[in-house]
Amino acid sequence: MSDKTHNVDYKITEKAILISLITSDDKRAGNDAAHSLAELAQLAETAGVAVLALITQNKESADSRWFIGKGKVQEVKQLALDLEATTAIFDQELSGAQVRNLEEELDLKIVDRTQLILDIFAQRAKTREGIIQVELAQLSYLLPRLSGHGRNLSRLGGGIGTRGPGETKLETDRRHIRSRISDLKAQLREVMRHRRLYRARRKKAGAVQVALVGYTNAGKSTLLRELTQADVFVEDQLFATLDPTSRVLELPNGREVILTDTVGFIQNLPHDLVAAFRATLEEVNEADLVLHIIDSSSPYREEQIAVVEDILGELGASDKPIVKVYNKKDLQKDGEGMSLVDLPHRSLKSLVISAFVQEDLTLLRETVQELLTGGTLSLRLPADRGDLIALAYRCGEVKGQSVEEESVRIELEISKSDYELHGQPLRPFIQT
Ligand SMILES: Nc1nc2c(ncn2[C@@H]2O[C@H](COP(=O)(O)OP(=O)(O)OP(=O)(O)O)[C@@H](O)[C@H]2O)c(=O)[nH]1
Ligand SMILES: [Mg+2]
Repeated sequence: MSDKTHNVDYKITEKAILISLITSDDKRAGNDAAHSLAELAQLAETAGVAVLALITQNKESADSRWFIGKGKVQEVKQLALDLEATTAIFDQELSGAQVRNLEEELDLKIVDRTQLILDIFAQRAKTREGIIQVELAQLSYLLPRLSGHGRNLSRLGGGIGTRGPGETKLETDRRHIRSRISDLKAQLREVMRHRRLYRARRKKAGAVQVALVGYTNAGKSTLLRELTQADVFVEDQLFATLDPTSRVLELPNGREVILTDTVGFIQNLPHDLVAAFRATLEEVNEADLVLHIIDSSSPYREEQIAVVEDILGELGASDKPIVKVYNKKDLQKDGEGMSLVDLPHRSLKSLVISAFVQEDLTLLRETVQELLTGGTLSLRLPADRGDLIALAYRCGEVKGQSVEEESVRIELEISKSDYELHGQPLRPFIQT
């Protein structure tokens, strides 16, 4: 799982114990703590940390001083000594005071899930926009916790949780950080303005945009590469992609659309982070069509779908035309209760594929084409329904119109077949 090309300067120097607290609230909400913790282990490995042990504690609620129970703290302390751990990584967000207390007591570096994700993002960010967004998210995360990290940052010079804003920057006072934040925000606005202008030009030139979204490791970049021969980074690890990458995709009818790969989603993605990456995810909001890529072989498939749908909702993109693409069908194992037989093999709304099967890629191209190019429709609308006729005029290019007895026949060329207009589906109005 190591990433030879991108982490060349990164040696495994940190050895961590991973800790998750399961509260009654979590249980009531049906949160799958085991899955989340397994994912935390994957995140840690992605960040170059050796995972020594996974620990969970069931507790009514979080301890305000220690987060976990005092007894558990002692247990972790002993285990850390036995295993020679350097770091404790918590699956939930900690307060500044909890970090400080745990650090004192355990003599370990304390990192939480958010920090770990931020750290991976910092490792991966390549574009100016990505770098600004990560630093912004890191500073917003650190600001309320500054006091808790004093020792941590002055004592330990690198590794997870300390990348990005350097020591000196963090040791300056809050006012300094606040001014840095507003500085970064201004820079980001400028970069976003440029991006918007660029996208607007693309749009004006008639470019149709398709966005690949999905849970991290679902195969988005693989699909971009297989569909467009793009030279993109694909890795069996979380958050391989951070910055949006766009390539031209040719459809079977020769038409070209722009296909954009985006940052992967993950459960418990901190809200601040979603906000910080809004700039990157604007691509999704501007897309004419969203391909939701799903790792159909994951035992957590349904949970992952729900996470992605939630975030799409937060981004205000859930009413876009979305195709669910169940990828990695070649990894489907029989008898695991996650079979895809209940799914239609192919419909305009879902598709079962493998990124490595040529026919499946053709199927995907055809589906995109069908959804984006509706062709010509012949509509017959009641003559007294001026509202519907006006609606039809807004749905496409009118090629011809003739008045019949009590109806009007309109030849309409529509570019997008499955669209809704003002929340009303187009199809029911259409009688051919
Ligand atoms: N067996 C199999 N593996 C696949 C398929 N599609 C992608 N993969 C593998 O899944 C892993 C993740 O693929 P990526 O394309 O990097 O995933 P991603 O969605 O871009 O992930 P992030 O950038 O981390 O969000 C890689 O090891 C791919 O080779 C597939 O259809 N079948
Ligand atoms: Mg990717």
